[in-house]
Amino acid sequence: MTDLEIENIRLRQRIAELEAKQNVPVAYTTDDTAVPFEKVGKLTNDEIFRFGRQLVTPGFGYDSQLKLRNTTFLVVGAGGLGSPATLYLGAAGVGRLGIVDHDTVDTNNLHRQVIHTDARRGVNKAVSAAMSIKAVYPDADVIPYAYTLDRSNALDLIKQYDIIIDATDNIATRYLLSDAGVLAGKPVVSGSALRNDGQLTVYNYNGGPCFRCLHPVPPPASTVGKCVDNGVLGVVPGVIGTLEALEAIKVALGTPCLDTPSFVIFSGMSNPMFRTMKLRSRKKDCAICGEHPTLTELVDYVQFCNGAADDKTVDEEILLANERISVQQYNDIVQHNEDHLLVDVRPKVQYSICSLPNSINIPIDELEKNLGQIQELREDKDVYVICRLGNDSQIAVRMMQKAGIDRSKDIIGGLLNWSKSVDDTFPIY
Ligand SMILES: Nc1ncnc2c1ncn2[C@@H]1O[C@H](COP(=O)(O)OP(=O)(O)OP(=O)(O)O)[C@@H](O)[C@H]1O
Ligand SMILES: [Zn+2]
Repeated sequence: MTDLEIENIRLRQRIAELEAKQNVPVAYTTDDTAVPFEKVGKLTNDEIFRFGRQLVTPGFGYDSQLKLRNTTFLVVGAGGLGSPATLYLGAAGVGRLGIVDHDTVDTNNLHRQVIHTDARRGVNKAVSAAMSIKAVYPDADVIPYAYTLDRSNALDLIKQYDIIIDATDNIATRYLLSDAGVLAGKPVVSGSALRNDGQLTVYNYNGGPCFRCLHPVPPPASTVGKCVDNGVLGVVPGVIGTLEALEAIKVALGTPCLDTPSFVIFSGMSNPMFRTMKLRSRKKDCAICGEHPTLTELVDYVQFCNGAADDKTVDEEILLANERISVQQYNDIVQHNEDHLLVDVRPKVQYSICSLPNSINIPIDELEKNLGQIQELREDKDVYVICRLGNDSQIAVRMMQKAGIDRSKDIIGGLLNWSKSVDDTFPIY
């Protein structure tokens, strides 16, 4: 390729970016109400041409495309799952597509949240997703809602859409969407993805269960996996989010498939990769969708699930102040060459990314059986414990203290704090 050709491509990309910026969809707040959606009686010639390859698919045809054109979809979450789900639905010619997300695009989202771009870091994700859809299909009716969906606003919004797609990452929002789906009489297509694995189902549809039927009480917050701790291979939410779009389209068309009801389990590194399990039907004594519901309105889901409606890990204080030291204090200990043992309790896979000099790695899950080794190694030295964010290190110190390993302390805020406050060359992941 010549320099001139490369320059031409660059210019075309720049023009596309500038055009997209000009056409930025307006973010809706909780105070805004969209104009009511209006159904149409027939497809335009432009629509017939644009969706032609879809239209001629056996079993699909004109009537199905028209049905899609007359159906509205609400995708909650424009992250890993929401990226393909919103893009495919928007490009497929659905009637109206609402996208809810309060968060902004960040660099470490982009390996999987492929609807966003590097240039849109800092832009609200619902707005960024709408921009990408508009770039693909300028006539798409897309509405970005740039706020957190919660008990105060969920029902009002859900009532305006036919099909709800849960593309979020936290259990509180999962209960919220399922409950709101039951109260508003809407099916909820639900997906999740973590590490190399994912799951997909449709709740509150064709006599099938709601999320509460299967999980009457939430699992302990500590057992719910989070991307930030467990990681996620980019293509895995890509697979599940794409299937969510497919299921949502099938629900819109009334095409039977996952309506038995069933549950798809995807294991990206196994053979076979997909398994389908039959799901129980609606539970007669379910608190919200049962025969005598005890729940008739939305509740406080964050409190119910004992955790925030996002998947960020926060530094919770478990230890007393005198059982912890700051990263600066630990830095002084290192600078003064004070004899000590530094135990890093992160999983091995994280330790291999980066670690502090002279630390030993004993993952928190293996700590119990290695307490004797720590006792031997420390001789009579002070013991300091570090992890990524400062939560596991506190739990580890408690375990050590119970096992008689005295003078053990946690380093507050872990390696994230170390990078922010002591050594900015230390990588953050
Ligand atoms: N109640 C909610 N209302 C609106 N958006 C939500 C709600 N709960 C979750 N989300 C959004 O759902 C998306 C889920 O995306 P994803 O699972 O890829 O995780 P993430 O939070 O973007 O990534 P990371 O955990 O790496 O920071 C996020 O953009 C998040 O802001
Ligand atoms: Zn139920």
